[in-house]
Amino acid sequence: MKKGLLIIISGPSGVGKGTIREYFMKDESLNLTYSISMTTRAPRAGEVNNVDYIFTDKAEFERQIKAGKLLEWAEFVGNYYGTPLEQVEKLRNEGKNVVLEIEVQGATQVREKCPDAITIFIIPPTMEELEKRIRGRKSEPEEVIQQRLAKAALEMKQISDYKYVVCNDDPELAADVIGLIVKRNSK
Ligand SMILES: Nc1nc2c(ncn2[C@@H]2O[C@H](COP(=O)(O)OP(=O)(O)O)[C@@H](O)[C@H]2O)c(=O)[nH]1
Ligand SMILES: Nc1ncnc2c1ncn2[C@@H]1O[C@H](COP(=O)(O)OP(=O)(O)O)[C@@H](O)[C@H]1O
Repeated sequence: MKKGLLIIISGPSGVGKGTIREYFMKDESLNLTYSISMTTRAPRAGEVNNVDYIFTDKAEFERQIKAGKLLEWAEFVGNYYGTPLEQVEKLRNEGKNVVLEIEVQGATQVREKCPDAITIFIIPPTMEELEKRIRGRKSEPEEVIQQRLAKAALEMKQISDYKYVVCNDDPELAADVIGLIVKRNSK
């Protein structure tokens, strides 16, 4: 069986990665599965353990790093985030195309380990619109919003490291473009 693709989606906090993902994951013809990350961040209202993230504490996360169980990991605005390696390999070996939604430092690590990974960066129509979206989500206090906006400006500078750049103006259109990228790379 052909090994599944590894698809990396990055982009600043609040750009709409989660929103777009809901659309493209529905397209069964793309044969996608989402890799559930591990994080030390507290769950937001409505987030479910083992669905949105594997929520854990700092000590356990550090044990996972030491044991070599993460494909990549990074610290983002005071919390750890990482991709469990075993699950990604298992799914790819079953022929599934695996989607990682990770920030730019993690993407760099994966690119080094898996040079054939398909890398997609999502950008907002404008930075003002990005700020509106982060604020509109109402999931973080002002201090964290400020840190995420500062981080977003830095992350936007990594855009040229990615093979594809998709603007999220209309989320359904952005999801369709990602679907097309997956299809073209599946051949
Ligand atoms: N390196 C890495 N980044 C991750 C992982 N999971 C999520 N992220 C990224 O961490 C950042 C913060 O995620 P989160 O707190 O959920 O905020 P959101 O992206 O604004 O919804 C985002 O850029 C995510 O894409 C992971 O497993 N590894
Ligand atoms: N194309 C879009 N136009 C307007 N608002 C959007 C669009 N895409 C997403 N949003 C909104 O922006 C906010 C952040 O989206 P989210 O998917 O949580 O981003 P991310 O996962 O990148 O942090 C949410 O309130 C979402 O409804």
